[in-house]
Amino acid sequence: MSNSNIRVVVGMSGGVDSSVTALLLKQQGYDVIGIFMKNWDDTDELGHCTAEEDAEDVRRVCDQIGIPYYTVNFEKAYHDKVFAYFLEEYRNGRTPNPDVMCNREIKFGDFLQKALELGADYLATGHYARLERTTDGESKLLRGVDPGKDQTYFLHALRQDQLAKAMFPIGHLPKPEVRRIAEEFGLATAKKKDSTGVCFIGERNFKQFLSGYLPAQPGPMVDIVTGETKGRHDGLMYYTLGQRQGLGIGGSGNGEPWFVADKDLKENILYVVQGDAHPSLYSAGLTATGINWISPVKPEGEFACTAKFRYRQPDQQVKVTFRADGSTADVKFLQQQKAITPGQAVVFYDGDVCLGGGTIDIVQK
Ligand SMILES: Nc1ncnc2c1ncn2[C@@H]1O[C@H](COP(=O)(O)OP(=O)(O)OP(=O)(O)O)[C@@H](O)[C@H]1O
Repeated sequence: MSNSNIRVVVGMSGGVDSSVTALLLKQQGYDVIGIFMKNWDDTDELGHCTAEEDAEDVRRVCDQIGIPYYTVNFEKAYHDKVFAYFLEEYRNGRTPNPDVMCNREIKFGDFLQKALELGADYLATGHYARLERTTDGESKLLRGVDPGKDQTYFLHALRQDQLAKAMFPIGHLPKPEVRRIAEEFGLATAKKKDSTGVCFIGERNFKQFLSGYLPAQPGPMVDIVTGETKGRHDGLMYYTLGQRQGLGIGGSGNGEPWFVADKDLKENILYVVQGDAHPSLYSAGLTATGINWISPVKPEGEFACTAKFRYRQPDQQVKVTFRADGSTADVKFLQQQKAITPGQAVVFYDGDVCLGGGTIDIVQK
């Protein structure tokens, strides 16, 4: 089948990565449609809305490339499937990962469904990841070649049926090359800054944002070693394990920096510790739940692989054992790990292949 008979919907954010994604597919002769998804109303007090600017960039780029474009509104789905989970995790004192949820439930959930309704064969995004299709119809998820940009950490929760319909056309390119292509073609987004942070918070102050949704409950900040009260916290949800900044107790004790060591949700106590070498910051393993294993075949017994516990972290050696339910696993670290955070994702790798991952539920000291 020639590419012109293959319809590809490109999820376009108004950023440079998805702009180049659409351009490359068009140059390869596919029947390309660009779609911008609005999933959050971010109009501020002055009526200024970045989503409108992004939609405008999508329009300009699609006109330049010569492809049709649409806007779809998924605010309700996003609210119900991503934002509700995000708040619930914070309410439970955990640190959620909305990007993982958005990829599984929205981009490759409702949004993919919409693309299929428009007659698409594939949904392409500007994620830095690669896909390999095996002869028996399996899709393997591989790291993007740019090690500083690889986004498989956020894509690990995709199932085979979702990966079968996915395309990641820039995963084999380093980011500077993507920018170069955009500039060479004079794309309207060629010089646009990369987006940062959680999409619905953007550049806003995180604490202020969250306090608008969850009531803050101030309480004591206690030294985990001595039991001494060191200060007050303004709500457990604002703190992440291992956090150093923003504790407001610098200079006390032996002068070394203080870190968040633990949270007691029941008693509303934030435990802190001085010095980043203290054992209370380290752990030997974890239990992960809700594991998505990308390959149809799950390993039996204990097996070795590498893992990441947060996005920007080199791979760590681990040993993993699945429990009988098939979606819970015990993970042992070969080296003690710092600040493992419940709610965050643990993602497993075999070389460049992303094996899958789950949610960190219990940390074993
Ligand atoms: N609002 C949106 N509408 C449609 N697709 C989107 C939207 N936001 C993100 N995507 C898709 O998901 C991909 C990854 O999203 P992410 O937020 O990580 O963007 P990014 O890496 O900054 O890429 P870009 O430069 O395209 O914004 C994007 O490249 C795009 O294909």
